[in-house]
Amino acid sequence: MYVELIDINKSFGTEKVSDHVSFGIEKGKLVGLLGPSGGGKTTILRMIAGLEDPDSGEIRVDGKVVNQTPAGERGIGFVFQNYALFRYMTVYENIAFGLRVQKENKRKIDERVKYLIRLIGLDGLEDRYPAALSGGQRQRVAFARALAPGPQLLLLDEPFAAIDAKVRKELRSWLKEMIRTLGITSIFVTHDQDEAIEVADEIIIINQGRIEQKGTPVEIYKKPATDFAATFFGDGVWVRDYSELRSFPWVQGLTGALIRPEYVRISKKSEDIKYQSSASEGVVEDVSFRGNSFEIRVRVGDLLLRAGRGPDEAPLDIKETVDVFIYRILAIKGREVFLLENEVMKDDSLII
Ligand SMILES: Nc1ncnc2c1ncn2[C@@H]1O[C@H](COP(=O)(O)OP(=O)(O)OP(=O)(O)O)[C@@H](O)[C@H]1O
Repeated sequence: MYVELIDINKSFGTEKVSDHVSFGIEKGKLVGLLGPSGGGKTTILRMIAGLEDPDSGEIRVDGKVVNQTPAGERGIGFVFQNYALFRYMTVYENIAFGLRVQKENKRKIDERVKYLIRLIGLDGLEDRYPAALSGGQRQRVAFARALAPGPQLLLLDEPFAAIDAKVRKELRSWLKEMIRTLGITSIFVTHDQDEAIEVADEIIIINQGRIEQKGTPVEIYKKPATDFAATFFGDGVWVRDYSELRSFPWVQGLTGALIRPEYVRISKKSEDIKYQSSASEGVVEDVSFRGNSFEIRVRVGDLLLRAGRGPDEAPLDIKETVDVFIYRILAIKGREVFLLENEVMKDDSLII
């Protein structure tokens, strides 16, 4: 593992912001720390950077314990959400700043800065001041400035937060591509799950100072490890009582269940579908077009479920009575999560 946190604890006053945090990150990976505001993500980043000290536990970078290494000597690049560029310095000077501090020779600095300006696609803008750049361009400069001294690890704290939605999307794919090309191990903080899914090779979900789960976006979505990971990550309707849904085993002591839209199959009464006999009757309450699919809200008894439907399937009308078949549910018992499959799918003899 290139970066390792081993049993890190940290409190501010009586508030515990890192609670036995341990994880490892492989070299070259781009990892997202995802969680609600105040969950402790930034504090973890700051401890790795050396801007904050853990109360206990060990931080290792490239096999070396860095707890006692000052921030400036850890060889780590940092990008903040608010660019943090020097306003009175040009693009060129901003990028050169770290190298000048390191007292690199002038020719080397010039080569490196020009290379980085080309890399971030800002050729011709080297003499501009930050005020004359767009938000996206400023963030590219912040990125180049962090990369200039050649760090082996890059930390990004909500790097896209201050940028408007459209540019943010472009900047995300740009950053992902850039980090891939450079092969630099990177950790970024976000509270936006779409961003984490789109950008990260792996996601670490953090809540109330604890790690809830670490895995690829698909792993976390398909197999959430805790109740928090299940409800925080991905879509779904939370139900306390699923007894109205047919053919599901009843489990004692459940807290509730989560029904993801793709677990729900809606069909018109005129359509002939597999497992129809185990479908429940529902009424369509809302249909909204989502660009490449429809989102359907359908009521089954007391439950208001969500499902998707392809644009080429027969359209559904509001108030239409339909068949609703549910393949599986994510059952939650305390912090534990498990998949319950519809029983009719296990036993084909039940299919009529
Ligand atoms: N220097 C500090 N002194 C006191 N409390 C702090 C300090 N830094 C952070 N905190 C508190 O620690 C908790 C975790 O903060 P942190 O910034 O790590 O969370 P976060 O998950 O990054 O949240 P956000 O997305 O809002 O930045 C918060 O309650 C915050 O108020």
